[in-house]
Amino acid sequence: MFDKSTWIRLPRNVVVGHGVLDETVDAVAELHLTGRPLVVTSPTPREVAGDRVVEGFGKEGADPALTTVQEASFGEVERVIETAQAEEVGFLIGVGGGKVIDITKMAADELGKGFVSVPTAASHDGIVSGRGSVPEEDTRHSVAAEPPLAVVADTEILAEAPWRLTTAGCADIISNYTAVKDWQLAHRLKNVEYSEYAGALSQMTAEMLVENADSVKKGLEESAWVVVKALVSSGVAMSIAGSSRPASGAEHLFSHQLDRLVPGAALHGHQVGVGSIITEYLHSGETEWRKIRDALARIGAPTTADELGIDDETVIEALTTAHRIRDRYTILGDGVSEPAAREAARATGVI
Ligand SMILES: NC(=O)C1=CN([C@@H]2O[C@H](COP(=O)(O)OP(=O)(O)OC[C@H]3O[C@@H](n4cnc5c(N)ncnc54)[C@H](OP(=O)(O)O)[C@@H]3O)[C@@H](O)[C@H]2O)C=CC1
Ligand SMILES: O=C(CO)COP(=O)(O)O
Ligand SMILES: [Zn+2]
Repeated sequence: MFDKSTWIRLPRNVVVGHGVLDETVDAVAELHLTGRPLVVTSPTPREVAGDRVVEGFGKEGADPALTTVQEASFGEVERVIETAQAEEVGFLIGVGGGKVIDITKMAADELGKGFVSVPTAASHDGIVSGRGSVPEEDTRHSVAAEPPLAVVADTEILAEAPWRLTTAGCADIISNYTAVKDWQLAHRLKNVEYSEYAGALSQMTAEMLVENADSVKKGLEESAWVVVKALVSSGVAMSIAGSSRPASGAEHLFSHQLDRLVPGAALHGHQVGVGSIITEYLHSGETEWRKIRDALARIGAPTTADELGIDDETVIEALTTAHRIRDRYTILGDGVSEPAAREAARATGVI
């Protein structure tokens, strides 16, 4: 008997475009949520979008509550949960970068309430996924969390966010190339379940972004459009897979390890981009890694340890220990030796 079942949890409304922030109320109305909203934001996103969202709901008589988070921590997730309970809200809206979106997503998951994502930065694919990550002592990678019921991505706001956040989002997508290769490898060697649909979608998303790299330029609002579409597509691939596998392989392990060794040194997307150059080299040797490096360079993302602002020895340490991060088989296998890590990082010009 065939007794397999799967849940693919996707956003119902994805609204992308110039000025769509003011359509947040309409996008939410369509979801038939009940109760008042809790808008979760952080200082800068509040100024650029949070207050406007609160005002929009206020005009509709929805009596929104507002809370501002400062840092990515479980303490803040707890505080948002307590606020949501005290204010007796019906659903949560995260307005901000990855930190705010993930705190809101994880609080909503714990509360069993709906969650809407209003990103103010296109910095990684967590803004549309059902994966949440808040740094903890030993865990940096994402865990399953409440996926957004709707995503409202205003390209006018995203285009005005610091450019490095957008290039980080691009690099997070480009890293899908190696993530899919790692997933296929794990399928072949360890019988890990592989989804052809999710793998193909993730790979195609990276290819399309690279093909459209010329539209990704500082000061061009179209860049935000191109990147958000790719982030949505990557998020859908993760939803189909039911894990972050299509978008997270060894390059992500490397980045998570850097986050432990040198917290806050560089953006997630930038780290996984550089990681992807190295892991592509480990996968296929001489040529393919150049395509990844060139794609990153074209959009202005870092391609070297220097550009990340991380010293060479830390890169080597992260590479040789990244396999321990989680139970996820990748090209790093049961560990890359130090000479091999040094050779890969040198051959690709990362160090
Ligand atoms: N779920 C997932 O799959 C993933 C989750 N993450 C998580 O995401 C977080 C990192 O996300 P990231 O977006 O890089 O970082 P932040 O959310 O911290 O945003 C980066 C900075 O940009 C500011 N900012 C946000 N939007 C704007 C804007 N429109 N204009 C000007 N400044 C703005 C923020 O201000 P302020 O300081 O006021 O907030 C912050 O200082 C981490 O907590 C990490 O754990 C990372 C990767 C994957
Ligand atoms: O960043 C992600 C995908 O781009 C999530 O991956 P992790 O599960 O490795 O945190
Ligand atoms: Zn990522």
